[in-house]
Amino acid sequence: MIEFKNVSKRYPNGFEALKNVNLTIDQGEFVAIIGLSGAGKSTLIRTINRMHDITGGELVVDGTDVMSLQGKELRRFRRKIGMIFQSFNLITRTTVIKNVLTAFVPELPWWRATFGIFKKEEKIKALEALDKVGILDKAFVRADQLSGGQQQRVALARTLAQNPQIILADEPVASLDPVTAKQVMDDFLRINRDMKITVLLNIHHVDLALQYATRVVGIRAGEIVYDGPAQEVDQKVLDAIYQSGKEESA
Ligand SMILES: Nc1ncnc2c1ncn2[C@@H]1O[C@H](COP(=O)(O)OP(=O)(O)OP(=O)(O)O)[C@@H](O)[C@H]1O
Repeated sequence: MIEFKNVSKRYPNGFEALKNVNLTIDQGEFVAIIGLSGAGKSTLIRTINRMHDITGGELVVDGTDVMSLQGKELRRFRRKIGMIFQSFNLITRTTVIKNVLTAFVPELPWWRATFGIFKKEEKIKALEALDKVGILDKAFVRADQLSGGQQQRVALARTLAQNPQIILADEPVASLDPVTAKQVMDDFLRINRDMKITVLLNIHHVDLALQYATRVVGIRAGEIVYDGPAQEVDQKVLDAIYQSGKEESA
């Protein structure tokens, strides 16, 4: 369970990107966060794995006060949370399987990490993860020879190999064409349903958010202005989230 309790986030330049956010997400939910550019969507999801530190309130994940974590504990905590980016973040000049195997690097002794020596079980887990996203046949292809959609699937497989409880995705389909975007959203949905992994994603495509997520969180200028079922998002809700368009910027 992810719990935001009166959370605020003020960047070092003084800009308040999150204001008094209260939000509880249960294990296994599929939540889409929507809002204008600059509304605070990335900031919100990046506080969960401490890519950004909150500056007020409390953020609790599975009973752990996230801000209390340090060093080894923080690294162990981050292992439970997968992160997917718009730009895939792959090592493009190497094979797909090697990209997925990097998921194990934080747990390896230095000499195995340095020389890229992986055990049979790790290789099997990596191949299983590729199978889950339907690109097992690409395991030994160089990542830069894949399409954008396939590259995003490799990123998803790398995250799955980590065995996460939560996947955070920051605009995962923003650079994909509409057909490929749907295929990647289908992967997220399948992973969410089959593996009960919580999926929390930021997305600019409202139609995809409403089609795939069960719950939608609308954020505007750092505040939650809608939190409810996707089916109940109507024009009035969308106006509250998006209308009279200009967000404050830092
Ligand atoms: N490091 C930073 N320092 C200062 N202000 C920042 C920083 N990062 C983000 N901001 C500001 O915080 C606000 C929220 O940014 P954020 O990236 O969370 O928005 P977003 O809703 O994800 O936008 P987009 O859809 O364009 O990615 C913006 O006004 C942004 O300019």
